[in-house]
Amino acid sequence: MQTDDMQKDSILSTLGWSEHFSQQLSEDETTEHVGRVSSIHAVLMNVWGKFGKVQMPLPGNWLGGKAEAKPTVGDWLVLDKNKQYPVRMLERKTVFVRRSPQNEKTVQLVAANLDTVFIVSSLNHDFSLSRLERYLALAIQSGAQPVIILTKADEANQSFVGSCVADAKTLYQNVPVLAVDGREERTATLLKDWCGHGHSIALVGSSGVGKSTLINTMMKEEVTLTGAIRDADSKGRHTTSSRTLYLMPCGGTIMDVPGFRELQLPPCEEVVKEVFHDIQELIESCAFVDCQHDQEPDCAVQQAIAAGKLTQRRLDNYHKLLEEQARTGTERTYTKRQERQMAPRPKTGGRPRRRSGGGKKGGKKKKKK
Ligand SMILES: Nc1nc2c(ncn2[C@@H]2O[C@H](COP(=O)(O)OP(=O)(O)OP(=O)(O)O)[C@@H](O)[C@H]2O)c(=O)[nH]1
Ligand SMILES: [Zn+2]
Repeated sequence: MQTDDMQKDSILSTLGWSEHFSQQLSEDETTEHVGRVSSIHAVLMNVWGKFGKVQMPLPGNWLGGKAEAKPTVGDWLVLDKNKQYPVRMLERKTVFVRRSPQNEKTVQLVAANLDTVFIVSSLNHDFSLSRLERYLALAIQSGAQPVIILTKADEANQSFVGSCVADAKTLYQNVPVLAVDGREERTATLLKDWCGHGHSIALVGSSGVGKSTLINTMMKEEVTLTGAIRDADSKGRHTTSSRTLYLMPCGGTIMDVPGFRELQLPPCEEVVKEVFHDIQELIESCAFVDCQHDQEPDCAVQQAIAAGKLTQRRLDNYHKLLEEQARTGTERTYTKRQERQMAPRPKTGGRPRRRSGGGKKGGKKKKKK
């Protein structure tokens, strides 16, 4: 193979091209005509492939219809022979979605084909365990691996940093949690495990938490604007206004996502239950099948709170997120992988339980068998 061809092939793998996509090509489609959407501005897309970057409009007949059917940043497209328009979109590996702020019944696609989602929060007033739980549900629903990055560790008191890291680690299985100064060069080294060749990362988090700063650090140059924040409330000013995919020097891609003002989950009840797997396990041991975990006798959830093993905050957020799910109807699936994740999990064993007798609170306890 000529050096030129090898370089062209390597750009595709750096962009994240893999077997998952190549097996979707038909015999007359070649990798000369595939590209990844690197940014979208209104109806204009930038598409990146062996040919470099080309700009093309989103075809009119792709504009209507469901949000899921339209390309978003990170999607792979097959282009026509002259690379002037997209012919079709390849099936996604993963996709990060949120509920559309304009219409509760629809979703908004944020980024596609991510391997890792960096959930960024700063170690100041922005730090909120409940918000992190919400982001974790979004990341897990996407099919990508979540990593929590706590920025501005340099400005915070060390014991606050330590307790925030410890608390964040308890939120979901073995979720990695790192406290960093996003402006420091060594932060790129700390994060290198998630930035290998062909890996795709997106950063999500409130405005002003330091997402663009982290991107510049990973890129080893200023590729995106960062904004000073208002000291009084630690809130950002929404410096980043569009989603853009960058090629990192270490050989993967990184995507900046504007800070969200509203962050509603898409339909994903099973994922919410997975994030709160500890509560789900406790529920299996409540005396009553329809326990509301409020004032019922023998409620394993309340017993765990009394014993300091679960916080009331986490239980309240669990109820809040499930109520949001109930309001917005049935679950939908966005990729094959997500479909598999949605498959009902086998129930853990447990003793047979009884109904509380219909009462919401303090249901009448029936005699144990
Ligand atoms: N001390 C300190 N300042 C930081 C750190 N990370 C970011 N900043 C500062 O925080 C401000 C906001 O950072 P940005 O990177 O623009 O935040 P953002 O999350 O990209 O904000 P949006 O683009 O609005 O979503 C800038 O002034 C950064 O210099 C950090 O780890 N330590
Ligand atoms: Zn209970």
